[in-house]
Amino acid sequence: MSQASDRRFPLNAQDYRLFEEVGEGVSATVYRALCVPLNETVAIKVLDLEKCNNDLDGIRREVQTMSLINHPNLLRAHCSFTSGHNLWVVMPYMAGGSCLHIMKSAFPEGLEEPVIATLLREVLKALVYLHAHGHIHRDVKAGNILVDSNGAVKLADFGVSAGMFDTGDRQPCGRRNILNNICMVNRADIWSFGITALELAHGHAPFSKYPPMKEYFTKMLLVLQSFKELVAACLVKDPKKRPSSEKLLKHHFFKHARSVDYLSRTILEGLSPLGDRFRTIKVVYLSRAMK
Ligand SMILES: Nc1ncnc2c1ncn2[C@@H]1O[C@H](COP(=O)(O)OP(=O)(O)OP(=O)(O)O)[C@@H](O)[C@H]1O
Repeated sequence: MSQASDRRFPLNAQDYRLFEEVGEGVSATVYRALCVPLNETVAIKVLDLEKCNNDLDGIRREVQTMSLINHPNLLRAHCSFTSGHNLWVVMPYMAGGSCLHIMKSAFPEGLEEPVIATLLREVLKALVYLHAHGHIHRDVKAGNILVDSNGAVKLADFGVSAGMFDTGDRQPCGRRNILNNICMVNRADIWSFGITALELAHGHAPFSKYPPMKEYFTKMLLVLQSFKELVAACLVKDPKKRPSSEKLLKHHFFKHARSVDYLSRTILEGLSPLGDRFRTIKVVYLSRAMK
């Protein structure tokens, strides 16, 4: 179907050995795997096309765009192909897993500010790139922020099953309208970015769509003023009044950010392998669901 990197990843399921499950989404299961001819560990997202609401062409287009995207903070697919009624998306393996999994396993009360600042700065770099290229992510959340074993951070899941680059109604009239429209749509990512900041600080997302900011922050006694300001700027109701991703990247909260190897020393140290963590989280989730 498509091939994205210099090394030639095979487009054949037989060339990959699937190991344990490391993640699960609405329509996909993610496995750690080995690309046998290249002897390289990868992650493979297996989408059941029969369960997907989107049409096959739409998914193909989106996966293709995912392979064309090129930024160190965006998870780029090595290649993708169909196998039976499944679509296989072969990606770099992010051994730390998602920030949501990391928090569930080791930081249920949320992460420290320098960690949050470092993670969010990396995510913002990805958003600046996407927005500058006329794309939106639409699903910024802790579950889609992945960390590799060195602490490198990549924003994942361009809504392969959710219509990634559909920017909504395209207005036929006037450049101004189009620019306005793009700006409004991009600012939806800024709102989600603000919610994600709260999610990282608390260990879970706010329960309502409109977070009760005051109550939320009074619980976080030691929270930095600059963090409050960053979140407040993102969660302005009027999308036009929210800052762009580029402007947000210059926010003084990011003075607290460190280099990414700080992440591997702080949040990844002592964690068990991703597959084990995923299994534990799944067991806890299933036993809660059965109560
Ligand atoms: N490259 C990867 N390396 C390691 N883990 C991954 C990788 N890609 C995804 N995962 C894990 O799998 C989980 C599910 O993946 P993903 O979000 O892409 O599926 P999805 O079906 O699109 O999910 P949803 O629609 O619910 O957001 C992620 O939250 C993450 O924990």
